[in-house]
Amino acid sequence: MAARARGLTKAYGSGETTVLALDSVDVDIARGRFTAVMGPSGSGKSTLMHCLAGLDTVSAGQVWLGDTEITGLKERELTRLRRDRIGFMFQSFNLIPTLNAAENITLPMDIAGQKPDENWLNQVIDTLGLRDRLKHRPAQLSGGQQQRVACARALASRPELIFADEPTGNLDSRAGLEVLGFLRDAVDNLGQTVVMVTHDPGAAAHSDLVLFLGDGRIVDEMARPSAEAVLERMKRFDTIRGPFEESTEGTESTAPDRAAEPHQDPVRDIAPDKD
Ligand SMILES: Nc1ncnc2c1ncn2[C@@H]1O[C@H](COP(=O)(O)OP(=O)(O)OP(=O)(O)O)[C@@H](O)[C@H]1O
Repeated sequence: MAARARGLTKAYGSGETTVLALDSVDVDIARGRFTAVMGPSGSGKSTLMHCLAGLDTVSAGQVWLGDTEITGLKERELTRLRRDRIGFMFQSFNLIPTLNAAENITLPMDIAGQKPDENWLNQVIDTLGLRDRLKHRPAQLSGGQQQRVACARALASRPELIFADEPTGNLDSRAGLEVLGFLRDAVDNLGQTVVMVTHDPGAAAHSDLVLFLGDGRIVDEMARPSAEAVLERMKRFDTIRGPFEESTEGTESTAPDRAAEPHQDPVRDIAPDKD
């Protein structure tokens, strides 16, 4: 396992305003696989990712990265562990505007005083098709190219685990499809492990396994997902939620649930070709 959690519980706030974002979650993230995390807005997806990545403390339970238990580590140790063993990709690419693509890709390693493995770095750059863009600054790159640079940056140190939070959220469907293809390649051809939070059934269909979160618990999972099957599963959250909506605290009704909104094109056009 690349990561796992047992009894992972995360509460925000205290007293009457406590929100139980994760409720005793047990999860195993298989090494060398592409796992997607889905669920309605507020179901705990980002919290799960943050707790697994050591970006947030837990209220109860245990989390391991490989064989290392990260719950209980001090902030300094966590910082080092994140830097050395985890790659991150976010919806906003977080590239430094004054640095070119090559400099952005190796920035985390430069800060850490680490030397990139040149063979690996070249492989990543070629896999992502960035060879002729390395001298360009972010403003001279398209959104999709910027996200590819962010992807290369996450891969550069050959991390044990890559966490991607809505990596296609800001991209048009073609660029989104490209990024999903590259994440898939990173798993299939480079042996990486990827965990991706997404609202998009079409994006989730690129994964090997979808974990469905509902109210802070893993309520279902789906291996070899298709966009249609994921969409159907997501619809069941609405059916279940409907009658109880009045009794919830309104957290779900304020935040738009993109997956549950009526879709013009439900699976979008970034669903992989299953033929
Ligand atoms: N810092 C915080 N303080 C208080 N409550 C929080 C905090 N972060 C998250 N929550 C609450 O915890 C619950 C889970 O939030 P989380 O962001 O993990 O959900 P999510 O599934 O990622 O949602 P979305 O799809 O809308 O991004 C929600 O009810 C949210 O309001």
